[in-house]
Amino acid sequence: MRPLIRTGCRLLLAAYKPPGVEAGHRNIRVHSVYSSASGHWVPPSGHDTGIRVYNSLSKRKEPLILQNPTLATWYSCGPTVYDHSHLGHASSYVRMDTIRRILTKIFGIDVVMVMVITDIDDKIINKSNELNISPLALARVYEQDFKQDMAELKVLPPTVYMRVTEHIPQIISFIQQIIANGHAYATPQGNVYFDIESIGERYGKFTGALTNVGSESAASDKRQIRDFALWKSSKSEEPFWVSPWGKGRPGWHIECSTIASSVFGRHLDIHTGGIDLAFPHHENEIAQCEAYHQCDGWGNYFLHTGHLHLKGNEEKMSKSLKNYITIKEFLKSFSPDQFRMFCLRSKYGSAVEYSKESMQVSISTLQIIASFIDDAQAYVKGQLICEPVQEAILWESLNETKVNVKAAFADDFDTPRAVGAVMDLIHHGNRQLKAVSKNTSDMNSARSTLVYSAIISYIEQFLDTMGISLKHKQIAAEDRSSAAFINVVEELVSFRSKVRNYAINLNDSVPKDVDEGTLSKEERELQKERRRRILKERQPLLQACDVLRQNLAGFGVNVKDRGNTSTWELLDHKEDL
Ligand SMILES: Nc1ncnc2c1ncn2[C@@H]1O[C@H](COP(=O)(O)OP(=O)(O)OP(=O)(O)O)[C@@H](O)[C@H]1O
Ligand SMILES: [Zn+2]
Repeated sequence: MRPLIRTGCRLLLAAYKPPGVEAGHRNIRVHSVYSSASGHWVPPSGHDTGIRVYNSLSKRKEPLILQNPTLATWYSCGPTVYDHSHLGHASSYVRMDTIRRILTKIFGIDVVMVMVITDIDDKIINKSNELNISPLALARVYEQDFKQDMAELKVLPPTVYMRVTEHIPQIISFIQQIIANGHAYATPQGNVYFDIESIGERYGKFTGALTNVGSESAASDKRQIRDFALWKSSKSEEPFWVSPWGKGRPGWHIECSTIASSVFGRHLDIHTGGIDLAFPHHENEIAQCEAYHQCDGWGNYFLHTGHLHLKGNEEKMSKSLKNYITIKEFLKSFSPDQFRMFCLRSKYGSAVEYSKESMQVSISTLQIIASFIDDAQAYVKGQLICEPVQEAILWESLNETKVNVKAAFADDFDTPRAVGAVMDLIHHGNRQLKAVSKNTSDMNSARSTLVYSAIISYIEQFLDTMGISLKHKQIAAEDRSSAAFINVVEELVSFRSKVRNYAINLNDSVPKDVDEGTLSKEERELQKERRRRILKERQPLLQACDVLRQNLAGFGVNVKDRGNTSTWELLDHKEDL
């Protein structure tokens, strides 16, 4: 028989109290919030960051005010770990990761982030039954799998991951306090329910009104259909923990309220999750926290990511609906940077449609950026020759871009607008670089190396903030990353360059078309013969250079010829190979 999970939590029940919280203490000073009297969200007191965010609580953009000017407390709902993560999860966590990076790197706000791992729930139990393994073992496998996927996508790990099964004593204690405060009740069947009526009009922040949505079946032992479970008595064969109400396990929503309160106490700046979590999950989290802390409003800002769905399919990508692409499958064809660019191209709160075509746009965007950086670097190094550039215009464009990007980020983290501003800068920079002069004497004319270096540096910094690294991508692909491989390619490209230059110089010495009138017949024949010989000699060398270039592309090496110089880089997109 499958081993059941048990913890002896009885002893710990009375001891637990979240930091900064006097459990059961009334008249705690209200700092933020959602006033039940007015039914409106009231800005918290604190420090205005100058950023405006769309707050799902007020359903509009609000100034982001933090309790601490340089620190944001952030609770993120995490995954339910019973299967591989899919692109829907990826988009939600990458979009939130981008916001976190913007807060830290652009606005100098450190983030303390707690993320829960839901490692016990109905779906986990069902899957473990199918596979005949313990739910905990199953959860550990997929938790590790999720963390690996996030690392691949360069999502920064939270400050702490916290597992539900490691916080059962705290959860029980939290429920006891809610009962003591008069907002929950236990039934003879060993269940505990939240009493929605006890908080009156305060319920319904996300729905705007009380609804008859119940998460349990109508035939249950609840007082009201819409009351929801804090503790569920366990059926036979299910994992259970011993509690004051008998053997059972926590309901879904209580884990987040308890774990968030156990770290942040009563005050939380930011709470995030996908839009599907707004109701009932976040609604119920708030109800529980308000009931526990005896406060009016918990969690100052709720930010929700829009859903990712497949093109032509209106439903969200979901494990349950079986319309998903796993992150692992996706990464066989595309790179993490390409996915991150895909995420940047829409606002975090909007729904996003996934298709190969939309990925293609992201790939092209990255290629334009990479190619510009490549050309700008070649220009700075003196390998790319241009007409003199209009430096003042470029400086102005760079400064404007910096201002526009920051303004876009301050406006509810508007990443598509920020990317647009950077692409405009690239457009300006490219327009001047493209003016390649045929006249080699321009080589000696003044080059605007400083402004191009500054642009390169800014764009790289921007990409780095977005979690995209063109350099990183170039050495990321497993087999192509070794130092030996890089050295061999360097040698090959340098040898090819010498051969190519030799062939081109032969070309220079090809006699021009023979002027019939100036040469004797013999001289003309000699001249023609010499021309034929040189062309014949040159042809196979240039052909061999072309073949080598094509073959190297097959290994993911992109060789570019610029005049007498050849440069190379590793291709990123595996489908380019
Ligand atoms: N298609 C999607 N698009 C955007 N976010 C999603 C999508 N699917 C899940 N999420 C978000 O991912 C996070 C983790 O979700 P969770 O593990 O609970 O998955 P789930 O919603 O149960 O998945 P599924 O619906 O696939 O069973 C949540 O914040 C959820 O809102
Ligand atoms: Zn949650």
